[in-house]
Amino acid sequence: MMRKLIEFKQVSKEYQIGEVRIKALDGVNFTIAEGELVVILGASGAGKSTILNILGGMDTATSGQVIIGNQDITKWSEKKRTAHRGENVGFVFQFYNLIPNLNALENVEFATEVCRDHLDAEAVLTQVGLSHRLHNFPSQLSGGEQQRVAIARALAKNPMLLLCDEPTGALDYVTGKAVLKLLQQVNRDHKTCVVLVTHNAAIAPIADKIIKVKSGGIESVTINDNKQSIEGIEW
Ligand SMILES: Nc1ncnc2c1ncn2[C@@H]1O[C@H](COP(=O)(O)OP(=O)(O)OP(=O)(O)O)[C@@H](O)[C@H]1O
Repeated sequence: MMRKLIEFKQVSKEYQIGEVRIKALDGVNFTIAEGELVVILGASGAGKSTILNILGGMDTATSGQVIIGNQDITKWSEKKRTAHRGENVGFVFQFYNLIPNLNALENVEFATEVCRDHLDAEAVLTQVGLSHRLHNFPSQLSGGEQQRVAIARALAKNPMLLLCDEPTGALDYVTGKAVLKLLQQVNRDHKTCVVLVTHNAAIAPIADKIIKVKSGGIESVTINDNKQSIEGIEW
């Protein structure tokens, strides 16, 4: 039995827009174990990104507890949350968010500058298959290559948690599959906990755990005993 890394306990999130209060999350409960690959599924507006943003310390819960390790991060100061984002969490987004005037190597190096236990930028870019693109700028890279730079940037921090929000949303089928394969390898080889938000229910079989989100709540949490490689899945 793997140790528990994350726990959401009765987590709610409300946004106030003028006179209107929007409940993005309403009493959400789940746990994630160390080294797990978790897929979060749900329709648009269900609350998937909100969960990811709270996990990563980019946003805070309105109520409830968010336990990471043995600490409740809802009690943390802004400064402590910023340190958590910098040290422990790698992010991969749909639109890569690379810095346009830095080349691939510099993009990765820039992100690791503030990290104590970071990995060598060139080595990580080589690991994601980009040793021949180190000095290319984002505009000189394909979408799939840019996403691999973004994954290298996240991995080079040597994070305990890799949060991916629709990482293949802007990629074609084959390239998207290659990116998912890379995330699967990272999870397997480095035991990095990977949380993957997607609309695509077809990729659920690659997960150890599938969390379905519906209208700000948890619809179901399923443990997958028959984890599959992305190569064997078609959609
Ligand atoms: N900063 C914000 N201010 C106000 N409302 C917000 C904010 N962020 C999210 N919401 C609302 O909270 C709800 C959940 O949004 P969230 O982005 O988490 O959904 P999602 O499941 O990630 O959707 P999608 O798949 O479309 O990205 C939505 O109703 C959304 O409009």
